[in-house]
Amino acid sequence: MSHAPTSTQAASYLLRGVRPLGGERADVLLRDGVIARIEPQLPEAEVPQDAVVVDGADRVALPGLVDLHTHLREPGREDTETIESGTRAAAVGGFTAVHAMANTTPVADTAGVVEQVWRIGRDAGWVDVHPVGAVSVGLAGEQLAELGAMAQSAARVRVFSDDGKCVWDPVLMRRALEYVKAFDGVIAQHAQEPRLTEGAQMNEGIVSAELGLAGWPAVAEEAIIARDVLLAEHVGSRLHVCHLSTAGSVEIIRWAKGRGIDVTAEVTPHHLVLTDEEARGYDPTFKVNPPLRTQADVDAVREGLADGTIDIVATDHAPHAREDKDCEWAAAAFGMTGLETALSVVQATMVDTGRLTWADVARVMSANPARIGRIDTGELAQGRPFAVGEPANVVLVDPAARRVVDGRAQETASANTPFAGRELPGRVVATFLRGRPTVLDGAPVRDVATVGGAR
Ligand SMILES: NC(=O)N[C@@H](CC(=O)O)C(=O)O
Ligand SMILES: [Zn+2]
Ligand SMILES: [Zn+2]
Repeated sequence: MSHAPTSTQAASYLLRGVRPLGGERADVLLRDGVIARIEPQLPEAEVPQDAVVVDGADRVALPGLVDLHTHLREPGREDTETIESGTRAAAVGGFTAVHAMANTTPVADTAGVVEQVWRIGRDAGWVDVHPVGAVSVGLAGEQLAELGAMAQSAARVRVFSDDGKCVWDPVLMRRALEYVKAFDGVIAQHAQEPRLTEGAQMNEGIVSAELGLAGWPAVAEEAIIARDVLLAEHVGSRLHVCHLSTAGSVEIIRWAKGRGIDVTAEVTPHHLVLTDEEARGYDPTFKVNPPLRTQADVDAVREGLADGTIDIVATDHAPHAREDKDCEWAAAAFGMTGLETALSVVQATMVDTGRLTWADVARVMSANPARIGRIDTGELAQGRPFAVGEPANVVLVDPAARRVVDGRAQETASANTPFAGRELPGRVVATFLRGRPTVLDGAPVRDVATVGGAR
């Protein structure tokens, strides 16, 4: 379905003097949904009459960000997030596509549910929603879900995950890896050995011992990753490791890649900056799965992201109801929100510290996740986003801006951000989805759904 642009929608936008990928200044013209011109300076006579000029001075232009790991909570927990509110938060965070995890109620384990999620996302119009399909029926870890039917559905599912739960049974994992080869799918594993983490509340270490909270040892993550890279090699299939959080996990991925195994890995923004020291305040905002680890782990995941061992940053945006977070630590839910702070955290930890360039950020937050999710076969997925003729999925960032995060002022329907009250660098100024602004002046463009969600 596509809507014709209405009179309220400009046909073209001229981003004047922006820095594509942080490079040299250029004028970028978005027209008819694609990047129409890229010139050092577009002559005035060649600027279309109807073009809206966006002052881009000192703004970095990046390809629209792609999140491979988002929890949108619809269907089932619309009190904490809807597809509409979650994708609006994503647009404000600079995203033009998100992968919606399958741990909803009902679980996204059938063609019917993934098509419903895909359709609601399309109608909301903020970003492209790519549903993730469950690996097992009901995330129960027993019976393989109808992976083929989900792949062939209108949602064209390519990423499958029981996220929230680990595909623990090695036989089921092997079968899933074998099955998705037929349609170039990938299994995204939540690596958590269940027996080693029974009752676990936080990272196992000095802090957990001092606080008297049950520990989640690094080996519980690493043992599953080690097993799964070997399974992926044996089967000759694609494995993606969700929210990798320990130094040992980085080492295993490095070893596996050196051996030629087809594995990719993600790290979340929160694991790039926060440590288990945060648990000392007993504030369940900092309770997350996998848990916040030690400074040595934070250093290792930063290094792994910088040297390409870790392929992508994914938010693991996990909104929760107030009653599930405003309680004692042991009773609280695992998870924190992240869509609206992800790019700022990456800037703070990786760009401002000299570990990544903006072109690298485009790679780890757009091109690589798009490639892993098989959502684009064009230039974008190859990391050359600013070619004429490419879909105009563009985000403008003001890297010099600073802001104090206000948990209540975000677009997400939940307030469990770990960065509330903290100052972060960078601000998303505008986001364009196929040439149509979803965010301007840092605010969502409210009539976005009615001015045309062409796709
Ligand atoms: N990350 C979390 O702590 N929680 C996620 C599940 C998950 O990603 O494992 C959730 O759905 O709340
Ligand atoms: Zn998970
Ligand atoms: Zn998750």
